[in-house]
Amino acid sequence: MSSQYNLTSNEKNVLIALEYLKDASPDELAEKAEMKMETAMQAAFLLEEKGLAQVEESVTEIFELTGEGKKYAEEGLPERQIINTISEPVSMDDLKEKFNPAIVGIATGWLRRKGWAGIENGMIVPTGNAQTSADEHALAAFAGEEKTFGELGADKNVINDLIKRKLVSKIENKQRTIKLTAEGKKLTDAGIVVEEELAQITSELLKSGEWMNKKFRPYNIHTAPKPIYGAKIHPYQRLIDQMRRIFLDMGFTEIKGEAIQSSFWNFDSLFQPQDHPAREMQDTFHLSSTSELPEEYKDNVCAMHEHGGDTESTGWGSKWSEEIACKNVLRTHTTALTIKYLADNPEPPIKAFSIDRAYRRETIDPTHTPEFEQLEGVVMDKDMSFSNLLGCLSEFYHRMGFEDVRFRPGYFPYTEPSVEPEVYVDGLGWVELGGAGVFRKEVTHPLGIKYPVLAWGLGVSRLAMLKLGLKDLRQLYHSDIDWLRKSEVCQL
Ligand SMILES: N[C@@H](Cc1ccccc1)C(=O)O
Repeated sequence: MSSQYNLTSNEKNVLIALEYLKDASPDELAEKAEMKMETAMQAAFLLEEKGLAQVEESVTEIFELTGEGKKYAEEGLPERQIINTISEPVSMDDLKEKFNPAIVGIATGWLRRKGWAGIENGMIVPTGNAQTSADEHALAAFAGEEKTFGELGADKNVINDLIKRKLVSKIENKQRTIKLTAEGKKLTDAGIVVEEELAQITSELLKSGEWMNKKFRPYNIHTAPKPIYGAKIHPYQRLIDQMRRIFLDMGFTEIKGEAIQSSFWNFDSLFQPQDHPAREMQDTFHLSSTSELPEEYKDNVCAMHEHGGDTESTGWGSKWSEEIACKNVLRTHTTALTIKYLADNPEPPIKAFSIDRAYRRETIDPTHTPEFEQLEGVVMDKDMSFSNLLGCLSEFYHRMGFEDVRFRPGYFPYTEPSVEPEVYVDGLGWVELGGAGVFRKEVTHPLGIKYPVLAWGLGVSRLAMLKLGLKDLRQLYHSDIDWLRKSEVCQL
């Protein structure tokens, strides 16, 4: 059997009030226990947890007239107003002159439905039978007050029709009733003793020695403490740092660059034809500003696009426009950074990477956001080959914790061969994570790059989704405090 030893004085006072009231509403309880309602209810819920009281919730539906409903309750429903004034067939046009046309519109349907009038050749013909209808009785039953369904004494359909006509609205009233449980009753039957309880000791109590005669509230070791959340790095940032660390460990140099790039560096230097669909308005954020084209490369790039320059390539075979190339865009991939870096640093060996944001006009959904991060990298050296590329990427994914990596053939205008790396994830299968390849001659030659270049651009947020077990990419950018608090710092 429960004892009262563990109860606070508020709980005891609520028990005493309940013993007297039996069933109580929160208001009644507060009044009887002489407490604020919030305090009384807080105590009631604590008693409920201890099995001594029960808080029941019930919902009652109450109906009331809307503004329009009140008006019609006084003046009569539109169909009543009209039928009362006609005893002979009238035309709709005549009616609309006498009454507000909106009312005539509403009324005609109901006149027919209620059998008060028929419509023949655009004329309203009264049937001579227009007894008070059920909805009129119901409107009158309100007498301007709130009523329960029972008090209205009407059929459900009648009330529902009035609700559909927006003349009546339904309010759901939640009520709580508090009562003792059998266990609570036993305790009150045995008699509750309320005595002053101290929750804290003070220096006065200690000095006077009075603490010895006082009763202290027992310390409840079963209450869960408030969780404490330590400061930590955002999970996405943590993963980005981990990826950066891996490439630094593999001897790469990190590069940075502008978010705004000329089309020249974003597209043309990468041998993307000027009529390539990715360059269209719907895929790229175009800016109104322009950049100067680099004198040392622009003619070579132009020649390569138009006819393959002094190589065996045929180029794209169409006119290349400087005007298009100098237009600025928000970089659609970070490949714009690595290609410029290579042009500026053509001496091998080069191992460079960048983790940065790219921008595309995507419709936002669980797997697309218009801003996202890419992990871009290049390796340039004398004898670099396609298998070095696959090895390098496999190594990166292994270090990220993915055991199985595979490469599917892919296509990019700037690489040949091209691949799409995939990792295997339990429950999801093979997941594609970006693109990679060996830069084509058409890309390297005009920029004076003489050695093979391995290149890749990997989806960082996609990888983060896998690592963090997210279904929605947007979670990474939301800063949802609950998720941030619960996300684990160490992952197994
Ligand atoms: N730029 C490509 C990825 C890529 C980079 C380098 C080489 C090949 C492919 C993308 O954004 O999808």
